[in-house]
Amino acid sequence: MVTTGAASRPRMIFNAFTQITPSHHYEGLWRTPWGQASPIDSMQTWLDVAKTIEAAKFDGLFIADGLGLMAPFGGSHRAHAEGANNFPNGDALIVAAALAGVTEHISLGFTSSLIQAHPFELARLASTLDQLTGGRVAWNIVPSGLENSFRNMNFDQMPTYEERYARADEYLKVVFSLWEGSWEMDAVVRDAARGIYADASKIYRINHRGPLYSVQGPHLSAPSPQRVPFLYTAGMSPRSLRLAAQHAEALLIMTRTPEDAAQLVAQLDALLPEYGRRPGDVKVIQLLRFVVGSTEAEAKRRHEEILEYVNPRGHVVESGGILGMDLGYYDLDEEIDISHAPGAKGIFGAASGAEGRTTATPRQIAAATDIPPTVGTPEQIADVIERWQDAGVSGINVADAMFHRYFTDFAEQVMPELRRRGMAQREYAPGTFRDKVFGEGPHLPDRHPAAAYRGAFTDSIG
Ligand SMILES: Cc1cc2nc3c(=O)[nH]c(=O)nc-3n(C[C@H](O)[C@H](O)[C@H](O)COP(=O)(O)O)c2cc1C
Repeated sequence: MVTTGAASRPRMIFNAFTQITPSHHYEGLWRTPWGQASPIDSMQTWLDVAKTIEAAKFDGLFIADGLGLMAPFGGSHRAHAEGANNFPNGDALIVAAALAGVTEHISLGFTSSLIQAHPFELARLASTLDQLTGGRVAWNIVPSGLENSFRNMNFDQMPTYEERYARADEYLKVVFSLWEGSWEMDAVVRDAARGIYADASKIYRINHRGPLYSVQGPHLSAPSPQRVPFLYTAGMSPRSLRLAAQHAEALLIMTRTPEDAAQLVAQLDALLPEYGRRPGDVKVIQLLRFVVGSTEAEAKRRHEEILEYVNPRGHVVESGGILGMDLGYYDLDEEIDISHAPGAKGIFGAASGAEGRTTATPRQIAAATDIPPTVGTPEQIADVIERWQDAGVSGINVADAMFHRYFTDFAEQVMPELRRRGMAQREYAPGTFRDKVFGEGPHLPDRHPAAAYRGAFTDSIG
């Protein structure tokens, strides 16, 4: 067992990764005693989670979100309702906002998809929360890949994969214009003696007219501490790596091995200069699950205890949902054509080492989306995290896949060991989340494409 000396390793980012749903990733978790005691629709649950992770010096809470049911299973959504797997699903931004006042340091990350809020509205929501939190907001830009999400949001059907990603161009142009271009940094004067709150000559309409959106502006929020929320994207396909290389500050991934992650990090770093950015400008954060025990035997026992509640069907349901295919009609080992699956591609791309794969069995599909938990002592878990760090991963999303009780275990048992090795922070650095992660100030650097909108507008409001 490796037990390195104190503070010998670079520090990593640790987020608690969750979703406002009773069984996140594993069907049946809502039935566990701790799932029963901490229902996801109770404010107390989220207050407890926030308190626990901030006391342990996690970097942030990240809340995933979706806008629809996953693909049916066996022709219906009965399995989704019974297992409460990603359904029901509450709004991530509301919970992030609710925790703003009871936290001081952690970043509050939320997913909002490109078909969710109108970009004018998303810009104002994020700016308001960034103001209230002193610059701790992070936004996960996702295209959405669920048929039902699109049918819930005015579409007759889900657009093609490429069309879904292409929506990012105009959406981000609008929000970046509002955040970076609509108000000059010193537009807010707050001069009580002269009776001038803001200088109208430094506030601009953006007059955006595009195929999807028309936004006159100005941005209704004054510049917030970060101006632009910290930007996450998520995914592992070549297309999602391009989205990350162009816009993200951190990419959320779910690869199966450190070797797969190292490949993605290298591909991402190679793409960044194409967008005028530098290798390292996008941190890569790997999702992992953990079951901790003070001894290996205890950890294994706890894992077995959990597995008693987990319905293995749930993983086939969920992975079919991600792929956009109903896997309920096939035997587990039946080879099926996945070449036209309308949903995610990344799980069968670089992540699985099977790029271009056209067939798979439901069992293989389920395995490709499942990251088996690391089960062990705090030292064993820290050793595993070291391997991910050595692969070039900058942070870990500690998944709640074993429900929130495992945030407490990780916070109390694993974080001290990580701190001892220098991998987790001892104190929170001052400043915004962006300051904490990059240490280069609260705003996006000039080489980020959003910076191009600074000073880009001239139609002032006064
Ligand atoms: C760690 C991780 C977190 C994600 N979180 C969300 C989310 O909260 N909401 C969502 O709609 N999609 C989420 N996604 C899905 C991605 O945004 C993307 O749609 C998916 O990976 C399929 O795209 P790809 O095949 O191009 O990689 C997540 C993906 C990963 C790997």
